[in-house]
Amino acid sequence: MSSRAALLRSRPILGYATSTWAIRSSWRLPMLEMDGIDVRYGATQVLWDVSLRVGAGEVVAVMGPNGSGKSTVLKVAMGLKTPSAGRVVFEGADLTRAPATARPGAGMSIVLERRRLFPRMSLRENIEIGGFVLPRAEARAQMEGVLALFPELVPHLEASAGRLSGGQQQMAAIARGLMAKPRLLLMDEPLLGLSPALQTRAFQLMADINARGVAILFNEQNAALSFRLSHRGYLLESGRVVLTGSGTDMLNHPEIRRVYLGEAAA
Ligand SMILES: Nc1ncnc2c1ncn2[C@@H]1O[C@H](COP(=O)(O)OP(=O)(O)OP(=O)(O)O)[C@@H](O)[C@H]1O
Repeated sequence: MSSRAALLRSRPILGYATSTWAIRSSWRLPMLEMDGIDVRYGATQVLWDVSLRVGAGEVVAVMGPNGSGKSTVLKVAMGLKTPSAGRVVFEGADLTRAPATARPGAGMSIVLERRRLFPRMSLRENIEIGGFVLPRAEARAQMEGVLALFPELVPHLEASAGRLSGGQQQMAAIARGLMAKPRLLLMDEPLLGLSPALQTRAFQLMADINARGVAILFNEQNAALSFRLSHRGYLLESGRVVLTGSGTDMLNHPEIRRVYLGEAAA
């Protein structure tokens, strides 16, 4: 039996039970709902009937192997890709066809893969841009609050963003995303290319951000990283959700352990 067939047979894991990390309650009201999402690039369909939920204050991981469609799911949530079928609803508003630029005003911020800072602008200016939806005084106060989360960036605020290390750029991209006071942070591969030490720092940051009440939807290829960090997770294979459950349930699922964590079958 293929791994996918085995997973399908064993689903659902069920549950919104607690995971190992930063849990405050066991069930949250739906905040972001993606229902029945199909996506095509030209003639090629890459997502089939993907449904996913993020509750208020939850951290939710989309995990899967290369090419399984993780980034495409995030792009649909971000408004960077319009699905050919299905709906994206955020706090009751249908955003399926709303562009990415409408997300910050609605309460969602986007942190893109590979940072995407403006290299010639200073780090401070790059972060400030994220607060464009706020009145000036509020943006100033928010900048102070955001920088308190990123003490390692403070000495470099006047440096050109292009001169920062990859890890600093990633932190800056997250800081910029927080400037709009999001209730939901959408993060495309936030751990990609970070050293183990920086991954640990990014984990801690995501926990700190979530502890301030911000929900997070992110994607990641590594099962251990994905599910240790999340209240709930989704496993994608070949453009379909094949498994979902709490972070703990996902980590403990025998197929995840065998296929994605490399453990020998008992
Ligand atoms: N712009 C595009 N045009 C055509 N096909 C695309 C495009 N972007 C992604 N694809 C295809 O869609 C499928 C899903 O890609 P996606 O990047 O969403 O997967 P992923 O799970 O995030 O992969 P990775 O971990 O390698 O980033 C892949 O087959 C990919 O080749």
